[in-house]
Amino acid sequence: MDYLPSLSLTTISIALLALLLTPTIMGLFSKNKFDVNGKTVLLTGASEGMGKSVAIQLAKKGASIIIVARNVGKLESALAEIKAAAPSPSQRFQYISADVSEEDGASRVIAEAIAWNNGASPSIVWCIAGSASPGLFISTPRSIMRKQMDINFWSCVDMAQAILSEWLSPSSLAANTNNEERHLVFTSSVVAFYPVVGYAPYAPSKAAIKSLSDCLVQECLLYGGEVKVHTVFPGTILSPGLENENLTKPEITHILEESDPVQTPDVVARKAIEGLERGEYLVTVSWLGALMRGCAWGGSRRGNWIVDTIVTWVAALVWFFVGWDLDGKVKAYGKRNGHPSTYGRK
Ligand SMILES: NC(=O)C1=CN([C@@H]2O[C@H](COP(=O)(O)OP(=O)(O)OC[C@H]3O[C@@H](n4cnc5c(N)ncnc54)[C@H](OP(=O)(O)O)[C@@H]3O)[C@@H](O)[C@H]2O)C=CC1
Ligand SMILES: CCCCCCCCCCCCCCCC(=O)[C@@H](N)CO
Repeated sequence: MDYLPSLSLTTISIALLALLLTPTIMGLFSKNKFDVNGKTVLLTGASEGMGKSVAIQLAKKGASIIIVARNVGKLESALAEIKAAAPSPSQRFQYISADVSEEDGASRVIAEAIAWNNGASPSIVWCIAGSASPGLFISTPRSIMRKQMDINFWSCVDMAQAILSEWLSPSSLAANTNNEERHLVFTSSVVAFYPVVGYAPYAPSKAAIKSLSDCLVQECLLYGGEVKVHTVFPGTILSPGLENENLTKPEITHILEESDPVQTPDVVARKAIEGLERGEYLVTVSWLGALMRGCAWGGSRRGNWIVDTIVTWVAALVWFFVGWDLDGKVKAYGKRNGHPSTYGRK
């Protein structure tokens, strides 16, 4: 009778392992749900950092690419790199210089993109342009709070309206006789799942993207479901943007971020594309990102319901300790350094 408990433990372990491996096993047999070969893809924020890596990797997979950013010099050199990665001479490439934080930026970009693409809308739009201005809340000018919403949130709202009103118009739906899927992808951040001190100007703008994304996923069902909406949640990306935000980041934010695995733009792009190819809706690119997503699924559409639900239980337990540990670090920092007004940005 001795062997019974150990037998059932083995059985349970094997069953659990099989359950956890299901997505991997199914992934081997399922078809690519984000096929870009021969498609036209528009990417904002693609002259450097994660956006440029996404552009190069999608060009390698056979996509025609339009990149959007402000600085023309950077756009030109990025476009040369992207072109060089393309396997087929029939792929086409273009850049559009625009500030997507301005109210009319996105609609002008979409109009120019359609004109360049011989009257057809791009079939994939991925909003990657964004930036962070970290700082402690009460010393952050309100103008910065507003600018963070402009570049991170309103840029996504405007682009979503510009492209969805093309894709979802009665004439465009009627013309799409072979039910070609269109994809709108937003880029948020793991701080949308778990915001930390120093990101008060930034995290809300990224959390608002998740909320917009959830509404749009459901709203697109009204039109038959040919349009898919997704959001990607990177952690720390070793990019020009990170170098820039680190100039003003409070020291306590650096301390809390220490455990977040730093990833190169290429790795973030590859993992994000792999998630989209598997058909995921809320895409994370690291184990910590997946755990943080587990804290925050709420009512959002899940991928593998069983696995994602088990991860939410694990995350709830793990976060009991993480939250306690990080709050402790913040309290200790406050005690050690006194009132923030005495040390400024540090
Ligand atoms: N770096 C990080 O640690 C993390 C970043 N993210 C998010 O991932 C995305 C990519 O980040 P990252 O790789 O660091 O980006 P970078 O800051 O390195 O690059 C940003 C790109 O966006 C363009 N851009 C910036 N502002 C505008 C604007 N107003 N209009 C049009 N284009 C603009 C830039 O070109 P130009 O300046 O010429 O316009 C550049 O091509 C962003 O949305 C960011 O918020 C999420 C999690 C972590
Ligand atoms: C079991 C292990 C526990 C570890 C807990 C660590 C939690 C820290 C979370 C903070 C991560 C913030 C990344 C922000 C990225 C970003 O969006 C900015 N760089 C803006 O560009």
